[in-house]
Amino acid sequence: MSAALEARRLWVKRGGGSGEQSKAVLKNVNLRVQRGHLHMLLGKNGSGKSTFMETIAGLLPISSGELSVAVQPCRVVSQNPDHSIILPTVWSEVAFGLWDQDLEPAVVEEKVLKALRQVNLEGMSASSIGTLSGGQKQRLALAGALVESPKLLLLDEITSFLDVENQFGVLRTVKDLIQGDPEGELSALWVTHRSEELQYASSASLMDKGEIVGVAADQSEVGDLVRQFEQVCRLQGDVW
Ligand SMILES: Nc1ncnc2c1ncn2[C@@H]1O[C@H](COP(=O)(O)OP(=O)(O)OP(=O)(O)O)[C@@H](O)[C@H]1O
Repeated sequence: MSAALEARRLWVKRGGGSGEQSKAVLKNVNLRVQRGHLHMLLGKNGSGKSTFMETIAGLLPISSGELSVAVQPCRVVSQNPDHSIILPTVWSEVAFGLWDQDLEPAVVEEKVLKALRQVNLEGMSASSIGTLSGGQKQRLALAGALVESPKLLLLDEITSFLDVENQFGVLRTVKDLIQGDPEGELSALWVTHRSEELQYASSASLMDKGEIVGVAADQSEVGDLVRQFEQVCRLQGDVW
């Protein structure tokens, strides 16, 4: 199966402002998201996950290596929906993603309703943003990406501000979307520091200090990867 996204021997540096030396944050990263997979990138805080996402989004230059995104469109959802939601109602926020596509109003309506249905917000289209819970706002941010019919979702710690019920609700929603995609082409890169989320992964990678130190090719290998992550945390004194 071909890759939706692939990094090969990727090096990325950060810093270097006001006379300081820039340092390599991503070191020889090899990572592959197969089409139709929910690939999870697991790593501690500071391991380089966000740097990898920012590089994919084109916000950071590549020092060496290759990065290819083979499917389009590709949409990002970030950890804090308050930073991405800009319009006053649920409907206008989702419809905003289509403003430049010159679509008939009936088509816009159909697409917005579909995106809201996909995240279980179809009954809230007229609601104002201020009335939504944190979980509903994160679902809305996801709908804002889905309305553009993406082939690749980049999901950067999107459960960080959610309680357990909403955390697993969003996980199930993303998993169902990928498994239910009729062409089997929707893929996602899900970045997390919460190892319990990996039970939903089709495949996964473990990042430590900017390097990929472990890979689970399928769900049967995820348990070993999580144990490796726990070992990394223990060795680095991060277990309270
Ligand atoms: N703007 C920056 N300039 C210099 N170094 C940076 C910058 N942003 C991050 N770093 C460094 O890069 C490394 C990786 O950080 P990054 O934010 O990518 O990790 P992360 O795994 O996403 O962590 P978190 O889960 O806390 O967001 C860290 O050592 C961090 O200090």
